Amino acid sequence: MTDMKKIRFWWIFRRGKKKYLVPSTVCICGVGTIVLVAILNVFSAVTRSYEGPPHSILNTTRFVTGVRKMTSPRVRPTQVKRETSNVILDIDEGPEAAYMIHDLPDTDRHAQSGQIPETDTFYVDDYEKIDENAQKSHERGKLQKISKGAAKRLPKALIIGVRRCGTRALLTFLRVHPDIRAPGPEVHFFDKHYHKGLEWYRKQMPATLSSQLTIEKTPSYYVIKGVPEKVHRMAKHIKLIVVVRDPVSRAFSDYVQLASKHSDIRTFEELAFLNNATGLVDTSWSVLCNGVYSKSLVRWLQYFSLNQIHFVSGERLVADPAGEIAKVQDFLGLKRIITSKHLYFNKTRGFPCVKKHERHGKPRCVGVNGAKHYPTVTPRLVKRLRDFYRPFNKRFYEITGEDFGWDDHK
Ligand SMILES: Nc1ncnc2c1ncn2[C@@H]1O[C@H](COP(=O)(O)OS(=O)(=O)O)[C@@H](OP(=O)(O)O)[C@H]1O
Repeated sequence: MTDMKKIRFWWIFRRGKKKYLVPSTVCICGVGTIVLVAILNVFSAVTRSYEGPPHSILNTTRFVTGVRKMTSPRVRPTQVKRETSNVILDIDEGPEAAYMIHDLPDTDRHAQSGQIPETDTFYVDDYEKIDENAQKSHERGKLQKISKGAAKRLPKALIIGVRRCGTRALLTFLRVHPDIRAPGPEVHFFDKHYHKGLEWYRKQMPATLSSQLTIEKTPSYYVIKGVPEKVHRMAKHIKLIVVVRDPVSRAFSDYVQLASKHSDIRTFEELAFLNNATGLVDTSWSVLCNGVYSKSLVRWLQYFSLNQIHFVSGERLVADPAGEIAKVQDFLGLKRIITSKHLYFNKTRGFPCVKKHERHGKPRCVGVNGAKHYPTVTPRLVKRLRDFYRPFNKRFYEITGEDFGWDDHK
């Protein structure tokens, strides 16, 4: 007599490359099979937490066994494999997974038409937000995996400053390069988070292939004592990039930023002078002393050679961004991929912008889209500041071997 039982559990058996799906409770034929049923059911109870075979296996076994109807299994995320074109994404691969490098935006439609619709421009006050999102996408495995060799790596180059000299614009332009990757926000490792250790720092970096260069920008590094030594301890052969601009306009820009955060701030003039009558400058005010580039440079040169440091002129970054970026690519040992075809001058902003970013497909400008209000200052103050900076500028030109031309205008 044949006694049919309800099939509740399925087992997969491999034989060579083939997989077989076998019901845990089988057709019972006669008394002799009772022992087998008991064994199988005990086995089933032990493994009841198992949430079902992966889809891929189900598909195979469904075919092999000819079983058409199965309850849909709950699948563990780690087991899901999604196929995207001809590559496979492992969803739960962890941070070391490798992902697609974007194509260069060299077939920009605006570039071809020669017209940039400024209304279409993506103004990013916080470039970082975009990159954070991209990073999250990475973690969700939304970008194509291309290799197993990607990993988060410590930076091989740093943009160390100077604050308010065009560091964001520089990094925005450099991000166009497929061999450059940078973390989203400023990491502030060497000035604020040093106690967290190098492993923490490394984890802030995006995953890169060994052929790619990780670069980090924190403009406060340049002026903070102790940072050069810490950087040297991490990587004595690291490449350093310093953006500099006329220290007088840098100071005004710095002040405007401060004022945007502190509405009760005193006037520039009040803060700049220790004694307004004599015109004695307060060199302890960070807005002014951050522009004494030579002083900070001497500190860096105690640990790094001059040829490890590349200086970008903030003025040329605006007037001739492609020329300035070409030199940075050379310094970093990268192919000159970023050229004038990736950049355009945005008349509304008064600054060069990236024509199109590969991730969101819109032109990209740095900073707030609005008129800049520098502090109203007297010509006397400007002259006093110029007199103050002149000897330091001269020293800076001597050390770097380059005249940045800040003292040409009288
Ligand atoms: N392409 C482009 N787009 C926008 N802004 C540009 C660009 N190139 C240089 N600059 C100058 O950058 C100044 C801000 O400097 P930073 O980016 O270094 O500022 S920050 O330290 O990161 O806050 C900012 O200073 P101010 O506008 O004078 O405030 C700009 O002069």
